[in-house]
Amino acid sequence: MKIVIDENIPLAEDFFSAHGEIVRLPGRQMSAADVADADALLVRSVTPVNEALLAGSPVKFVGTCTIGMDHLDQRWLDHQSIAYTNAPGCNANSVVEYVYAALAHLNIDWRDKTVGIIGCGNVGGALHRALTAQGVSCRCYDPLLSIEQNPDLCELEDVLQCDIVSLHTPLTTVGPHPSRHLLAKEQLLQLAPGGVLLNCGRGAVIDNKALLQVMQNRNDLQVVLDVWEWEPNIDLQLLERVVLGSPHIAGYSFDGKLKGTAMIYEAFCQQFELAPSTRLADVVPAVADNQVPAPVGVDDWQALREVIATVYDIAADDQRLRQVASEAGAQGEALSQGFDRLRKNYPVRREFGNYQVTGLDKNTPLAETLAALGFTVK
Ligand SMILES: NC(=O)c1ccc[n+]([C@@H]2O[C@H](COP(=O)([O-])OP(=O)(O)OC[C@H]3O[C@@H](n4cnc5c(N)ncnc54)[C@H](O)[C@@H]3O)[C@@H](O)[C@H]2O)c1
Ligand SMILES: O=C(O)[C@H](O)[C@H](O)COP(=O)(O)O
Repeated sequence: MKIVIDENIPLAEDFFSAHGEIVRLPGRQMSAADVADADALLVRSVTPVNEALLAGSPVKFVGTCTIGMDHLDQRWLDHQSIAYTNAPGCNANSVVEYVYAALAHLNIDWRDKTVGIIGCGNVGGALHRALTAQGVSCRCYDPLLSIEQNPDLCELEDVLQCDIVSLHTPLTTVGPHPSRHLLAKEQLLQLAPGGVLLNCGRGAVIDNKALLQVMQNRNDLQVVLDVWEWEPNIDLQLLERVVLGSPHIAGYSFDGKLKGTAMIYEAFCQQFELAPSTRLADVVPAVADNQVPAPVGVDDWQALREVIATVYDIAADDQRLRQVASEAGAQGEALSQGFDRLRKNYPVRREFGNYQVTGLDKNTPLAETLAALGFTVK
């Protein structure tokens, strides 16, 4: 069996090499010729999987090691009876940690704010549960959920009024609730004075042109963008205006990426009726230096910020993107390549659950907040 695999899917050899010949390729450049004799195709979000790529190929299984599926032409794949799957929830926790890291870096204590969550599935739902567990008041917008599933459901207009609004919808263009440009100029103008807006879903869920226009007239807004319309050729004027910008890496914790590989491996084995030869637990490395001493001599909020920054330096993500943008100088090939290079060479980032915060009494409010964020407190 021949398995074509995106070069940025970590540890694919550990999982798949027992079952066939592996060919690694850059995702953005995969062509019909590359898959002309492949049985399985494993991609990330940057490969459009459609008739142009697969027509006439023997590919029987497509796995995307991502949550998002907007790059798969599902209607065509269904019509061709080609099996496909994503990795639901694999990096949901990574995205939630990105949100905490962004807010902590911006010195915005979410615990005394109202948080609006748009899209409450794996990612938004996890954020909602974690915030609710901390006593944070949340309003959610998700027209595909019922009030029984989520008691904090509200109208979009009410969610936009929150102090913090975090977007976690897939990108859809059809169906009763298409999310493309869900936040257009009209909605962006409704954001609360001094509001914070984060997008960790897909870039085009916010109309990026309208966002730039609104931000040019509203200095009070603080916008955090991990995802951008027209990636990887992002709008540099928008990057200049956002308080934090990153190259679509919210879900890039090492743990989340490995979970994605492992989930697709399971689906691949089921599809081809193979006995799995590798388990996630066999390949996940332990964190060598996992003890984080609790900061002393600072208040709880400052201590929380310092612990988060110790394990995830989100400011470095922002600085690297701005550096690439300044080197690229203008929109175009250099910028796109720089954006992709940051993603390809993303440093290993381990999730909070791998770390133990030491020197704290478990019953203190700080310890409880750290535990709610996933840290172990010793
Ligand atoms: N930035 C990143 O690195 C990163 C990482 C993971 C996922 N994502 C993106 O986040 C998206 C959400 O991930 P998930 O795991 O929570 O997906 P999910 O499918 O579990 O949940 C998505 C939720 O959005 C809701 N929704 C759909 N259309 C909506 C609309 N028009 N308005 C409001 N809500 C709507 C759905 O009902 C669902 O509850 C993914 O599709 C992916 O595009 C980005
Ligand atoms: O949908 C997802 O899971 C995320 O957006 C994921 O992090 C995308 O990463 P990529 O496939 O572009 O490397």
